[in-house]
Amino acid sequence: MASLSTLYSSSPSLKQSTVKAFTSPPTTRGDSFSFPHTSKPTTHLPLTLSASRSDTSHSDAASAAAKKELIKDPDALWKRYLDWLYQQKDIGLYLDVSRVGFTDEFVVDMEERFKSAFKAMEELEKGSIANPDEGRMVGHYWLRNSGLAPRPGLKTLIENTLDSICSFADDIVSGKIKPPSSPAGRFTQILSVGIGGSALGPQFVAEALAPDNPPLKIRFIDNTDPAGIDHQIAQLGPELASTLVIVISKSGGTPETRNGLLEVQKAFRDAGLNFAKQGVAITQENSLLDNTARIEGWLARFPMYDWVGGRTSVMSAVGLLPAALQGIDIREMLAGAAIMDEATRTNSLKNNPAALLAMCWYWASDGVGSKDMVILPYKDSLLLFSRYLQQLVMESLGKEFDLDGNTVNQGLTVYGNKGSTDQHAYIQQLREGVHNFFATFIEVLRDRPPGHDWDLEPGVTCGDYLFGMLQGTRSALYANGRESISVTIEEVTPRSVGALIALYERAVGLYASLVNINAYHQPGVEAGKKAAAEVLALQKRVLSVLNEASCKDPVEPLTLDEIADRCHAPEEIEMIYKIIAHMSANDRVLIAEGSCGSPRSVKVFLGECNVDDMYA
Ligand SMILES: O=P(O)(O)OC[C@H]1O[C@H](O)[C@H](O)[C@@H](O)[C@@H]1O
Repeated sequence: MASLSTLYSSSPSLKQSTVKAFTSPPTTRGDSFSFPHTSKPTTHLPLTLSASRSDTSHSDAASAAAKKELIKDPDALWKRYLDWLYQQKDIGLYLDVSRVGFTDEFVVDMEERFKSAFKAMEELEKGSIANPDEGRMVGHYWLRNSGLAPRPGLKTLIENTLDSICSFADDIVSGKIKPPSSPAGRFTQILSVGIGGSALGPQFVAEALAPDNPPLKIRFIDNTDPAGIDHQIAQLGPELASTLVIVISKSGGTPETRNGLLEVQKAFRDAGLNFAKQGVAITQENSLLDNTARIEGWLARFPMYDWVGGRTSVMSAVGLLPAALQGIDIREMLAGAAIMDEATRTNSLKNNPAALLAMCWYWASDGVGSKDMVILPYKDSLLLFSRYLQQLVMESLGKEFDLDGNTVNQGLTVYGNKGSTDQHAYIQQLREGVHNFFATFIEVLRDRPPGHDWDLEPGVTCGDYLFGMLQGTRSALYANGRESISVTIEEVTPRSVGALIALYERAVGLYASLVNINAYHQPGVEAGKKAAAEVLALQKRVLSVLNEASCKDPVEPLTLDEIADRCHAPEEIEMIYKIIAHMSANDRVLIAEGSCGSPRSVKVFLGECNVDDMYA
């Protein structure tokens, strides 16, 4: 059967009433046609919505009304599909934006914004300080085309790191490098310790591309949840002895990752194993983690760079080393990304899939994030794509200020899991409920490897159902005025996954320029880290107050008010109550018998005392 790209081999005649095997859309792509039913007064385009929400009430209604106007005529819809269909044949990736209602006028009005977005992106790739708030370059595109790096030293660094990743992974998989005391005589497991961009990329890639029986099976500790950590270590059991622990942290100081490391090192001690012989660090040079790994003599260390953000680090050692250890062809992943990078360098909007995505996002969410982005891959292996995009999109675009210092509270909310599964969960609301989203379908044409398929009923396979559910949902949503984008890949391969990642990295970057924000910093995250540190500091004060009281004879139980007063933090009494409730649930403080139960009257003392002392 011809592949999709063959079907697109030459331009179809739109006059054909029955398309035998339609081929590539009209090559003269400049002839965009005026969309029936969707022409509307240009004064009410969503563009005016980008200034601020308050200016949008009048045009909001008009643009919403315009958006509701559907193309009902099948011929017109088919023509729109063909006219706007983007295809990247080397990858086997197709982008259909025909079910997004942008108008001709809107496209024309966006041209100026795109001109500056393309220019900014060109400068970024040349090494400009594209992250002005942190004074950094943005270089994730150089990871898949080292020739783009603005300095020879960076080119060499990128190439040498890739080579060392490949040779290290080969040595581990072949057993040339083996754990010191493992019955298996080789590494069989990977335990990845990292969070955010130091986890989500490797998790997405593993779920999408790991073979059924990988040379090393990967699992993740991506949180500071002791029960979660215990669960992963318990599942490893004796295989801890053949586990390669990869600790990933660009900053080298993220608390959750540091806690995960300490917990895992304790598990190694308890098992009589030498962690350093099985530990690998992926972090910035001279970070706390890097220095720890160097001083303790860990098995290996791989660099992260300040010009690669966490959410765009999957094509660095962060994603490449775990992938290579699972037998995934990382050079194919890089190749797919490089091809997509080249495809998204063109300044021709209609021939730039990332620009088309950014334009659709802007149209659908009025350039202010007024609608959520629902990601619906109809493929189990792409389940984590939405979680990956949550960080890539929301940590990049969810910003309080624009580049001129205006308060914009920008963003695009991302959610979704997979189809058709989600049709049995929340698609009901998408179909009929509050219209606060636009959908993105990720379609994979290849259902099973050749020769593995069968008809579960005459002429119908399992994959046909999946295909039908996707197309049916897309039609049903559109019939009710709900817009959708469809990204189609022929199959899930390292090359197509690399391309998908690159497509969305570029789309986020272009969209950020359209709405004039810095996509490459994350000030809000620092605020969260600081607040967490303050809670822990208060807890330490509470513990020292309780410690002092519990050393008295007899032990002096304290009320919450007394604790807050002695912590010199009466205004923090609620947090103190929560701290004590959490410690009490973990047997670290005791609530005195007889307390009438209301938070105010709670009498508390440190867990090591016992109640008898209390009433001695
Ligand atoms: O890789 P690390 O330095 O440990 O950072 C892990 C994560 O921490 C923060 O949440 C940042 O906002 C993320 O972008 C980053 O991926």
